Amino acid sequence: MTITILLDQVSKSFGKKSVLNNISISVDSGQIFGLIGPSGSGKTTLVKIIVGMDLPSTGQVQVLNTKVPNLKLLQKIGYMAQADALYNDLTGQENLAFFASLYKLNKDVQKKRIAYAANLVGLTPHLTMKVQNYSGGMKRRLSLAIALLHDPQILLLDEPTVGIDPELRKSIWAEITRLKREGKTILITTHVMDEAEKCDQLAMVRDGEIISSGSPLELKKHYGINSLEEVFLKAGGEKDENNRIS
Ligand SMILES: Nc1ncnc2c1ncn2[C@@H]1O[C@H](COP(=O)(O)OP(=O)(O)OP(=O)(O)O)[C@@H](O)[C@H]1O
Repeated sequence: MTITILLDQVSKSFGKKSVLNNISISVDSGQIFGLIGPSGSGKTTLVKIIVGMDLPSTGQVQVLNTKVPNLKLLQKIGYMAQADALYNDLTGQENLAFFASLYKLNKDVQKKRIAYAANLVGLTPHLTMKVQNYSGGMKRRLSLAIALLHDPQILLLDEPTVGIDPELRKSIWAEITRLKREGKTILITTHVMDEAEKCDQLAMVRDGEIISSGSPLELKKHYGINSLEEVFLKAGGEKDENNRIS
């Protein structure tokens, strides 16, 4: 198993505010790795640092054995941000075509990939509509389709299923699992525990720190609890206790 994403003692502060504290993570290739944690715990900042959009204050990040940031790496990464970066004046189809052209896909491949990605997220019947008329969930789906367009080796998905109905959520997860079987590496942030269950490895983040990590089964065994939600609460409680003692 090779390591696809490696974070070594990454910390990040915005001014005096410390947002990430000494995070070390390694994500093996072909894994679904979940970052779970409450709102504001630092997940998005961590993902942006892995993409290279934000720089760590201290520490190192490597993706595919290459130091981040690196422009060439972006061809191998599909990044779905939490805030949709779409052109509202363009239709869904035009948005997809624009992003496909950035990846320099040839016309035939472009056509196939756009059809695949739009179908996957259930947007095929809505591609001629301007994005300004899309619902929030449709915009999320279009963002996911864009992240998948260039068939990237690595997917970084920041809360990909927020605002998406249960049926489509299920098919998106089926596709994420299929992509994993193809050997893709997928890092996903979520605060939905049943999605966390589907990950191979988890890192539980709270207040910019990893409070526990392991497979869902390992975590549940370690804490002697059957639900990940309770594991999270217990791990957080132990962290508070540790903090009090030290
Ligand atoms: N550019 C910035 N300048 C100052 N503070 C920032 C900046 N970006 C993020 N933060 C702060 O860092 C903290 C972590 O934010 P982040 O978005 O990474 O959390 P999150 O776990 O992804 O939350 P959510 O699930 O709500 O997206 C928050 O307190 C946020 O206000």
